[in-house]
Amino acid sequence: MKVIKFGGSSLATGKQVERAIRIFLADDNRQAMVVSAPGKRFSDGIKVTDLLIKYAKTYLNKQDTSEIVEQIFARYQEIGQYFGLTKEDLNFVKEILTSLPDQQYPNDDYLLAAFKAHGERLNAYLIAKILQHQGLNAKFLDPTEAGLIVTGEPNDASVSPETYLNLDQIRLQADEKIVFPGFFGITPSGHIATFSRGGSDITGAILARGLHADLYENFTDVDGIFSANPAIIDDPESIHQMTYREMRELSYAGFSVFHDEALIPAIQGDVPINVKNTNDPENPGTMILPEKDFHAEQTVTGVASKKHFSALYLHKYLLNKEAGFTLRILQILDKHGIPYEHMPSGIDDITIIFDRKFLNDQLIDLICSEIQATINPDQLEWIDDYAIIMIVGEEMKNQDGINARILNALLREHISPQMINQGASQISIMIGTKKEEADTAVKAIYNEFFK
Ligand SMILES: Nc1ncnc2c1ncn2[C@@H]1O[C@H](COP(=O)(O)OP(=O)(O)O)[C@@H](O)[C@H]1O
Ligand SMILES: N[C@@H](CC(=O)OP(=O)(O)O)C(=O)O
Repeated sequence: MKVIKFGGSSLATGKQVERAIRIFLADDNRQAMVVSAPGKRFSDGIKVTDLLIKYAKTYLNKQDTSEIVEQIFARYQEIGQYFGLTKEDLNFVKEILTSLPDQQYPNDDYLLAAFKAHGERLNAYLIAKILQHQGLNAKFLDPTEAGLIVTGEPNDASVSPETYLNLDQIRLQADEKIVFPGFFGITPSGHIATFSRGGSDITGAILARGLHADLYENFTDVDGIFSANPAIIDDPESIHQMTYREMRELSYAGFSVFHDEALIPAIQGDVPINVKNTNDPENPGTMILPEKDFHAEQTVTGVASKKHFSALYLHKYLLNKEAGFTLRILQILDKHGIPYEHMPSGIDDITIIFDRKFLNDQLIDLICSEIQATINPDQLEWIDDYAIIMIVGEEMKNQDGINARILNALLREHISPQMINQGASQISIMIGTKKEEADTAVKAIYNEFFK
């Protein structure tokens, strides 16, 4: 069987939902459909998830929520009416939306998670209803009923291993279809918690692993995965096939088309992933495969960039001789619950790179003063605007001169990287630049390898 996931961009209107349903029904093996909340209808439109966040905040600020509820309801009404559902058929959407504030939540973070999750929950419910209306043996399956258990932060949860034991109990009849909401699971105490933004990709991968799917099809609004972000490079080359490892590095570093955490269940379940276009389902898209099934076509598979980093640069002579230096820094970070992303080092210096989302100005001041007091470095510099460029390709380890080509391409644009780090697997090279240089750096490197 196949698990098929449609992103919000593929479910934004009734017409698009019709396309998605046509694709779902075109192959009998497609038995489980994972859906996102309706996404943007036009480039400067708004996703239902963002409307739900606004709803939660309006409620928490004790302001009138009737207008925002109407706005959210209108999105589902448009889809339902396109398929001929009546006002009565759609009443449940309004009822569930208006009752959200009346539920019990352990705190405001859980409230926000539950409001957000309803973008997916209502959409799955509605799409199951539409399929039933068309006479199909389709049912809405909820994460509670399926046992999709999550732990961790209510708005940045992780799947719990028992989920796979629970999903193993699911038996589908040959003609049965399930519609499953993406983006959230249930905590052991029964509350809703969501994955991080874009997390419906993760649900699709969990289901693909848990239901032992032969293929996880991920439908979006582009012809698969390109070698660079189309917002930076005009008409970038498509990637026909790539490995899990390559995709994990590229999605971590900015290829937002597929969530980096969604690779893990697929890898664990050995399920190949096919990223395809809802608006052009005949296009083969991109296959993401285990290393063993893969032959590299290009030296470099992709060039990604992400700008939301900051870095702490520390310089101290004879650092390499000082035992416990790194341990003391990590203890300070741990005390404040701050994860770090990378820590490249030299003989007398070390750079610690952070994802900006885990920090605020107060925390930055606090960790800088504690590190200054504990470590007493000769130089401590906080670099607030830090970008990471990731150049990824399985074939890179077999080719000489890759680093020189990258550095020369940057030199031609007068960019001198702040950091260069080659991963132990030798399939990726990470470059640190200033935020404002990142797009130029991506263009220079892309042109070097693809033009
Ligand atoms: N390397 C890339 N290849 C393809 N798309 C990319 C890439 N990097 C960024 N994107 C963007 O990702 C978008 C699709 O992701 P997203 O909006 O999350 O889709 P969905 O709503 O289907 O989940 C594309 O429209 C494209 O603009
Ligand atoms: N709706 C959620 C989850 C998601 O995956 O959405 P999308 O498929 O539109 O990226 C979000 O906006 O974050």
